[in-house]
Amino acid sequence: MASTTDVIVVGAGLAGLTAARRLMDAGLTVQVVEARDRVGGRTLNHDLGDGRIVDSGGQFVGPTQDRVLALAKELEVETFPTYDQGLSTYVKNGSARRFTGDVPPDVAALADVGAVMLRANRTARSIPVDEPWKALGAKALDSQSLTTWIRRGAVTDGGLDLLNILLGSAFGGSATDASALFGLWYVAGAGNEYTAGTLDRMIGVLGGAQDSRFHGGAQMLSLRLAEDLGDAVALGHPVRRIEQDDHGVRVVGDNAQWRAKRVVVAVPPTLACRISWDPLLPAQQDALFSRMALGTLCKIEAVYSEPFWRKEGLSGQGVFRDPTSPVCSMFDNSPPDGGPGILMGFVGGAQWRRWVSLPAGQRRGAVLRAFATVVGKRALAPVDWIEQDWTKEEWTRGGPTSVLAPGVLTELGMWRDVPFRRVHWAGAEHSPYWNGYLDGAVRSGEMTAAEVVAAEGKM
Ligand SMILES: Cc1cc2nc3c(=O)[nH]c(=O)nc-3n(C[C@H](O)[C@H](O)[C@H](O)COP(=O)(O)OP(=O)(O)OC[C@H]3O[C@@H](n4cnc5c(N)ncnc54)[C@H](O)[C@@H]3O)c2cc1C
Repeated sequence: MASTTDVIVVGAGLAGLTAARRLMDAGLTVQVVEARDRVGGRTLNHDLGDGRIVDSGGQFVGPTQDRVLALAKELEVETFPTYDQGLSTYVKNGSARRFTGDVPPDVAALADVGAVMLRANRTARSIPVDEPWKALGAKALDSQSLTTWIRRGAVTDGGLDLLNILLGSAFGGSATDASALFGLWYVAGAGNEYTAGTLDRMIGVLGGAQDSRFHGGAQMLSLRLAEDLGDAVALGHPVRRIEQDDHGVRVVGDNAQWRAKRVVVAVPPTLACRISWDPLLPAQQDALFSRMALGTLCKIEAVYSEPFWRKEGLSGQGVFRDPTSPVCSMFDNSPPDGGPGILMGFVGGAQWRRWVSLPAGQRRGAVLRAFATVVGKRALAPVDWIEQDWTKEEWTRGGPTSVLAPGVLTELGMWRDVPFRRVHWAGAEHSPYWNGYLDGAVRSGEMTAAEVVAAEGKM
């Protein structure tokens, strides 16, 4: 196959665009091919109509997420702190209780949560982030669900409920969906090369993964990357087929095709294995990718003329252990200048499954009633309403990331990043640190670009 380009990058999310930038930095020619008519993938700026935007996809960033922070600096995209002043609210069976910090004041469950955090942080330290299947006791940890592992610490229903609420937003699923090894490896990755990952950092706001947001929205990173890449980004071209031989690759869309020496596939693994491959993907890689389904997550934003809850000393943050609430957790997602006021709720995992089949009016009513429990009745009358269900996105199919069930990491995990001849893999699910996060996407884009540059003998 005669090639006109050195590398084709499939997918113009943060990982693909970062890879493309680094490949060009190294002097290679690049063509990015994207299915949607926009860049940014799982990041999405919703235009509020007055020059302001709100994030409908990935948005938070925090300490140890060095690669995405460095990229933001390079692209001159600044961050600002998540609104975290005043009291947060814990809603349990319809009644609201105010609290400060990250852990809700559920007296019966608190000791359990503390014990799980300690045990998780300690075990996570023994898991190699590059090769979790080589951890001491990996097989045993991977043969049980995270629920089973949590229960081993004599954790009560209350403790498990609280952890599942946190996982509803973090995984778009529950502890039953994940293997214990996967969950603990995820904790191990919530750090960097110098700082061990912890569950506290994963769930925390101030100093944690929810510490800050990006001015102009997280999609601004991809918009700036694409601006710099110019004509090298082709939008509206779903890649249907990838062929390769000893001389190069051919990437085929509906009415266009591209040839190159190599290809970086930077789409969620569950979509990578739906592409038609010639030759076929190695069976182990196909089996792994098809087991990397994303969680189920919907993000709701209710817009108000002002963030009225701030005057009442409320942070707008809430955690729900309440069977009537579809919302797992909520945040004040107002723009950095404070107006308009925006409350954002995550509907994920089991809550999503119960709520998604309701008619639109009932879905909205249930979320607004949950918001009202936290900030009062004014929450019932927003001026705007944005419901972004990521399971309905053909080129994502869920969110925020892939969650691996028991057995998958130890049987197939080692195939995740292995190049398939001239095909290299990138994406948030391919990162050792902050796997599934914006930082993981940037890290993987940079690591894969370096792998391709080395393979092309440019280093
Ligand atoms: C609701 C939600 C909230 C989140 N919150 C946070 C957060 O607060 N902080 C955080 O760090 N992370 C968060 N995340 C995760 C974060 O957004 C992702 O990890 C990151 O954006 C993934 O980037 P990526 O480039 O790896 O993949 P993607 O963004 O999924 O990009 C893949 C690209 O490939 C394209 N594509 C797919 N198939 C094809 C095909 N066949 N042909 C061509 N193109 C194709 C897609 O259209 C997409 O543009 C959240 C995610 C969601 C959904």
